[in-house]
Order: sequence, then C-alpha cells, then structure tokens
Amino acid sequence: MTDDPIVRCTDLRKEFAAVTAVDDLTIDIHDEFTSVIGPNGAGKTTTFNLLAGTLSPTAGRMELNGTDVTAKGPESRVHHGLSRTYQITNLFDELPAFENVRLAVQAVSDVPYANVFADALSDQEINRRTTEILDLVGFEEDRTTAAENLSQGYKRLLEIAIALAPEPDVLLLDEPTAGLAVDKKELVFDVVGDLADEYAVVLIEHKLDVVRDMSDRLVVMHNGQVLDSGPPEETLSNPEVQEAYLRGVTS
Ligand SMILES: Nc1ncnc2c1ncn2[C@@H]1O[C@H](COP(=O)(O)OP(=O)(O)OP(=O)(O)O)[C@@H](O)[C@H]1O
Repeated sequence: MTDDPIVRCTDLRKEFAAVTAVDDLTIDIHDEFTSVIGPNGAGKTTTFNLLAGTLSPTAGRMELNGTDVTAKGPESRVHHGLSRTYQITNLFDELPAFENVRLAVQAVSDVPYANVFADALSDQEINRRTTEILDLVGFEEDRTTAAENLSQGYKRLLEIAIALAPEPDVLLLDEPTAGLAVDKKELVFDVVGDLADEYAVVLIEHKLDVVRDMSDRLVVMHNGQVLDSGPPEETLSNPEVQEAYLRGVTS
C-alpha cells in the first residue's frame, strides 16, 4: 500500500434543501477493502453517488489519483481510475453474457483520452480481455446465455465484470447482494473478496457480519458524518458506534 490515497475527499458536503445528507466528509481511500456502513438515512448512498460523480457536491473537494475530479461526472471519473456497479440491473438483456462484457471492453478501447497513436484494441485482444474479466469474476455459467436468462446472482457478476472493463484502480459496489437468495449472496461475496486482492474495493453494505469478516476497514456513517473509521474490530468495539448503530450485533 502506498501512502498516496486513490480517493481523497475533503469536506465533501451534500445538501438536499433543508437536509444535509453528507456533512463535511473527509476521508482517504487507499488500496484496500473499505466498507461503508451505517443506519438508514446515514448518508451512505449519497456518499456513494458523490464518489461516483452521479451527484455534485454542494461543497468540498474530491481527488482521484491526485487529480481534482470534484466537477467531473461519472464517465470522466472512469478515466481517472474509478468504476462502479449499479443496484438496478443495467445489462443488454437479449445479448449473450460474453457480448455484454465484450461491448464494455470495446467501449473502453475507444476512449478519447487513450493514446491517439495507439491502435484500437484488435478483436482478438478484446475477446482475450473479455474472457480474462469473466474468469476474474468466476463466471462459470455458459457465456453464450442471454443476460435475461441468467440467475440473479450471475447477473450481478456480469455487472461487476462490466465495471471491471475499464481496469479501474478502485471499484465501487452499492449493495451488490441486495435482493439475492442466500446462496447467491455467498457466490457474489466470495467474488468480491477475491477482487479485493486485485483492486481497491469500496462497498456499501448492510450485511454487517459479512462486511466485518472481509473488510480491511470500516467507515461508519451516522447523520451524514463519519462516526468512526478503521479496522473492523476496532471500529465495532467503539461504544459510540455501538450506541448509534451496532448495539447487540458486534458480539
Ligand atoms: N434526493 C434527495 N432529496 C432529498 N433528500 C434526500 C435525497 N437523497 C437522500 N436524501 C436524504 O438524505 C439523507 C441520507 O440519505 P441516504 O440515502 O444517503 O442514506 P443511506 O444511509 O443510504 O440510507 P438507506 O440505508 O436507508 O438507503 C436521508 O435523510 C435522506 O432522506
């Protein structure tokens, strides 16, 4: 782990009329597995959208790999090393699984910020990368299956695969197991755990018992602020955290 953070948020703030959803968030994210937790309304989703660039902050600053991206939207942030998945399924339903990922890899090969002197990726190279990404997420279903015919768990893996196409430094995951059956949750969490060896992962998740075991660091939010942040065991033993959110679930 280098000392330079991949993501640096300084006094990041989001107000919705009279509601301050995120209240001067200052946080560095390094090459580690960070989970953002907190009770309903704590500001997790708003934080996630501020990081992804789908919401503009009311105030504050965000840097990605040392570049000020505060005013930049999601697409631009992808080019600065940040990629995200969506809670709502965002696939081409009638296309095969492989084709869904291949299109994402192809799209990245055409980014306007790429070296203009470099050739676009060849089809062979695109296919190779697509296969590599699908292997990385443990996609063991038939890759010619149309996305709409995949189980919910494999759809989720496909979404993660698409988010990996730009080869991000940091992968943002918004409740990747929401709505899945227990066995599919395990499938997806296993993959996320493996991916955390390759990428910095930031996960928003309510399932505290899983998050506790797999995260390097927890960021506990409450009323739009970071109540505590650190290794799970330390954070979860903080009485303030227990009082606000975790009473009875840390034992
Ligand atoms: N678009 C919006 N307009 C007005 N208020 C909003 C909006 N989005 C979020 N809020 C408010 O901001 C606060 C933080 O909401 P946010 O969804 O970020 O919390 P959360 O921790 O993700 O909650 P949950 O776990 O329930 O999804 C809440 O009080 C919420 O009602």
